[in-house]
Amino acid sequence: MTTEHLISEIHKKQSFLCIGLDTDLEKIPPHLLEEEDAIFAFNKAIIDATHHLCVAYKPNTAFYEAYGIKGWKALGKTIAYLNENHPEIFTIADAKRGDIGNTSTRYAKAFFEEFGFDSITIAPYMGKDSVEPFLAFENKHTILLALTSNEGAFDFQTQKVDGVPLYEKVLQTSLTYKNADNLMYVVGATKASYLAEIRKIVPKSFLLVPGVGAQGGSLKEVCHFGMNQDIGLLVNSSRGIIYASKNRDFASQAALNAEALQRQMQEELKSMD
Ligand SMILES: O=C(O)c1cc(=O)[nH]c(=O)n1[C@@H]1O[C@H](COP(=O)(O)O)[C@@H](O)[C@H]1O
Repeated sequence: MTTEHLISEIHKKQSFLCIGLDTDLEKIPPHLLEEEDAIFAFNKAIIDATHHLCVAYKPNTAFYEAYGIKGWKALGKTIAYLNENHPEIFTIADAKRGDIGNTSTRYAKAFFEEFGFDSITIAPYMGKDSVEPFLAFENKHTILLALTSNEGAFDFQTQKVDGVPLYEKVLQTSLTYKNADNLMYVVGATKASYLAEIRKIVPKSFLLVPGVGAQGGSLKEVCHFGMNQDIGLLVNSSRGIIYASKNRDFASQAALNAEALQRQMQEELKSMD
């Protein structure tokens, strides 16, 4: 999917919501466990109830890998269902990969070609030759971890190298990579105050912002510091939406939580006009 298409969907839906499909069999409604593929049954119900409220879905692959082949199959069915029924929705494989060049190429083929995702999250630690293989794919997006939402972000990411915080180095250096136009960045909602500085380095890039909802980040602050002329934000919530209820009404309750965020986003978009 092109960035222009994503921007037009944001305006059309008045939403820059990304719903995280972090599906955990211990948290889904118990009646679904009778289904042959409970993970897919849950995802399908959530997608059917929420697709009009969001512009992106982000399955975190850990939640699928945790169930081995059964989990990979459910992930495959989920992305196929999205691509077939909602091709206008941006899909993110939250896999946090990155390795030496030829290995990265295999990861890129797996998630972009075999599964058909629009984007993948990548850890930048191994540098240029570990990231560029992902950037080589046309109309596919590589979402580099810049400043993450967790406490551990302060271990390395905010530490200074030559007087510059490492996450700023990641942003600056990545702009020199081949096909850097295909880059987006992860910035945690819990680090919203850093967004003003981040925007000085990457004014035009899309930012994937997880950490509202269960991790306590503020949507208002994220918008205040992080929005650009193209909106430039995909704000993710996973547990805060998909686990709204453990009862048979789980999908409609998830939609209510998604709608509450979408309404706040609509207000933010209005205030930009
Ligand atoms: O790359 C991510 O999506 C990510 C980066 C980050 O800094 N923090 C973060 O929480 N995430 C992911 O975003 C999702 C957040 O889930 P909730 O806290 O349940 O909304 C999980 O899938 C995390 O793995």
